[in-house]
Amino acid sequence: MENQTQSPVLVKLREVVKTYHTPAGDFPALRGLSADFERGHLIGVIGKSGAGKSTLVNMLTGVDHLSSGEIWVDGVGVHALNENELALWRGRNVGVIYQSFQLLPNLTLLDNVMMPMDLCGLYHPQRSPQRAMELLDLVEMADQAFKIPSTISGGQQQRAAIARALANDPQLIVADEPTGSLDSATAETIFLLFERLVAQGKTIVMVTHDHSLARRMTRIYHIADGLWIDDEKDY
Ligand SMILES: Nc1ncnc2c1ncn2[C@@H]1O[C@H](COP(=O)(O)OP(=O)(O)OP(=O)(O)O)[C@@H](O)[C@H]1O
Repeated sequence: MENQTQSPVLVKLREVVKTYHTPAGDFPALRGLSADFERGHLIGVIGKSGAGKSTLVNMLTGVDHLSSGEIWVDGVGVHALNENELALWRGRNVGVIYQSFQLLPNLTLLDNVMMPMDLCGLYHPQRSPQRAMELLDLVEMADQAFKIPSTISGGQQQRAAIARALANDPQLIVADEPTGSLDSATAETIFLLFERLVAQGKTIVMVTHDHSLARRMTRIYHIADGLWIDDEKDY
């Protein structure tokens, strides 16, 4: 049934706790994070190394389980899904962009972009290649569609990875240091692309240690030692 009263909040974090159990003892990486991430925003999570950013990404994308608390994405209680449900939910509802691009090396860019469609059982022999080409066009990579990743630049690989993240038209896009391995000019083009996607209504959560990006986020959270902190002066 059509959702006629869509909440402006896409992601709700409620007292999210993640404790890693190690031989040296328990380590609390996230210590009770609550937040409402609204639709159509570029949400920055900024913190230095070890603050808990990647741990939060793994919770948001359902790659790892919370120790306690709740994560709701578009009304789905992600914290309560089992492994199979999580895999299905993630494939259809979350696009993830990594610092290291993580394109499959032996596949063309077009095949890389179609991979999430295939994994989720959404592949269609006519529609999927057409859709993948449209997405590559969106990130200005259509003319490179039949190349393999090792023959193009890092910035171009990240563009293709962004197209792949959009493959199943996910509600939520999560980017983990997406510009971290790019030179500053290339990083700027990737960030401009994010701004364009958000202007088109996408919701992107971007984690980064790069303070200079903070003023360009439409919502900003600072994290330190697994907790939100008020602002940069405490960081
Ligand atoms: N699998 C794990 N087992 C034990 N401790 C972990 C594990 N993963 C992360 N940690 C610890 O949790 C804390 C948060 O790590 P996390 O990777 O989330 O930080 P981060 O902000 O992403 O850092 P970086 O910017 O360096 O990637 C760190 O102290 C880290 O050592």
